[in-house]
Amino acid sequence: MAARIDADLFSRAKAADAADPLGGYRAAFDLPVDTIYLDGNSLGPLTHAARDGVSATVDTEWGRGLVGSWNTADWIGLAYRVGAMIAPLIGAAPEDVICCDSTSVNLYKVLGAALAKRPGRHRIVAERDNFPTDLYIADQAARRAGPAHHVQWLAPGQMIEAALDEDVAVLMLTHVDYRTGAMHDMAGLTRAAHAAGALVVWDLAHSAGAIDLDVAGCNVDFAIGCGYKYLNGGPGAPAFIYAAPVHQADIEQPLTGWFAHAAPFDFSPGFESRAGIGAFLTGTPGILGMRCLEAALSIWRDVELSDIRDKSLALGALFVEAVATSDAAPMLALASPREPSRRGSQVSFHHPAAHGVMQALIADGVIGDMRAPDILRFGFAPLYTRYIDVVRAADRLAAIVVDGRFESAAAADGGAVT
Ligand SMILES: Cc1ncc(COP(=O)(O)O)c(C=O)c1O
Ligand SMILES: Nc1c(O)cccc1C(=O)C[C@H](N)C(=O)O
Repeated sequence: MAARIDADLFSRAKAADAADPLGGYRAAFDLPVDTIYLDGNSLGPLTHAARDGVSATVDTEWGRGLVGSWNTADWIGLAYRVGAMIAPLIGAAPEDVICCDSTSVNLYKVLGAALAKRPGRHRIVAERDNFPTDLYIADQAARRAGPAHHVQWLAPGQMIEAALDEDVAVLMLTHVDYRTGAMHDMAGLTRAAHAAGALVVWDLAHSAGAIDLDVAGCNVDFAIGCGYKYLNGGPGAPAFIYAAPVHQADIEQPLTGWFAHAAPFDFSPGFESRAGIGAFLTGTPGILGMRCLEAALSIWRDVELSDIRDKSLALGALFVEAVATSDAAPMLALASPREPSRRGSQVSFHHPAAHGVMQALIADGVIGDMRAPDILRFGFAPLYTRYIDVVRAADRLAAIVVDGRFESAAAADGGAVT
């Protein structure tokens, strides 16, 4: 296979790795050797801390402590504790974030709470191109809020601000687009929603752990996000909810289970909500998942979010440059914004045989993913992705595309879903 990437890019990558302030964090991960993992935006990899944390929970807390571990290991307080660990990663105070349930379920809860705070307004404004779970959940939230409630779906490129008027209750947006990595202006759009009297709900699935977020500084009303992507909490890890302090006094959310009760162990037939962010809880948390995420989050203790963003921007820019200066450039159209500051932590390219190309790339040791119909998606998680990984990935991608090795790979693939 001919070299398709300029040798200078390899030298620059090695120098950048040697100077990387986050370089030491890679050792916290148990990554398979000979694999370049660029799919942490779908599922973050295993950390040594998570493996150890889960095994201690299983052996000691569950195995020996049995039911007493709800108290002795404070399982009962995990939702708050893990929420407090996520808080600094999104620019929130510890008491304003709770960890629970899935992103989809949490979205339903915060949309319900937000709609309840804007009586007399009937519209959720949202983007048609968003990740499908957000579309389905918003539709349900609107349908169940009342006969006049509905979602206004914006087409790609349609001006969001122009849709905001006195009937809008909630502007619901995903901060970083799952296909293209395009990032919204959180501060500006939150301001625009507030100027129209609406509340804003942000989905941070592709942002938390990858961007230097500041939900409090942006005056965000509600946010939700994923534990299993850049936070590396493991498959199906619990998700999180942020609510601004101003909204926590009287939360009316639609899935009030007993964990949201002010005194759950009174087993009272009448519901009385917990005060504060705990009002968003529903039922018994999955403790193994909570512990796994908690342990994975422990590695973030001393991480500077500005280092995360700086490296994320640099990794993305290097990948774009490597592909753009390769022989494959005419065959790979950038699907992400060209301006790095308008991207999250992923870079995507269009290719008409994206599925086959990605299968060939995976066979070559580079794991990214594809999104229909034609998007090749590469996520850059600054804690473990090296600059050299990015250049090697671009090199192998270019070789596959130029050599046309993807057709046979497409034919051989059985149709993976991820
Ligand atoms: C924007 C967005 N929201 C939500 C989700 C996932 O929600 P859940 O974890 O509930 O499946 C994803 C990805 O799976 C996503 O990309
Ligand atoms: N959440 C996923 C899952 O349960 C299985 C496979 C993939 C996923 C994903 O992460 C999808 C994802 N949110 C995306 O950005 O495409």
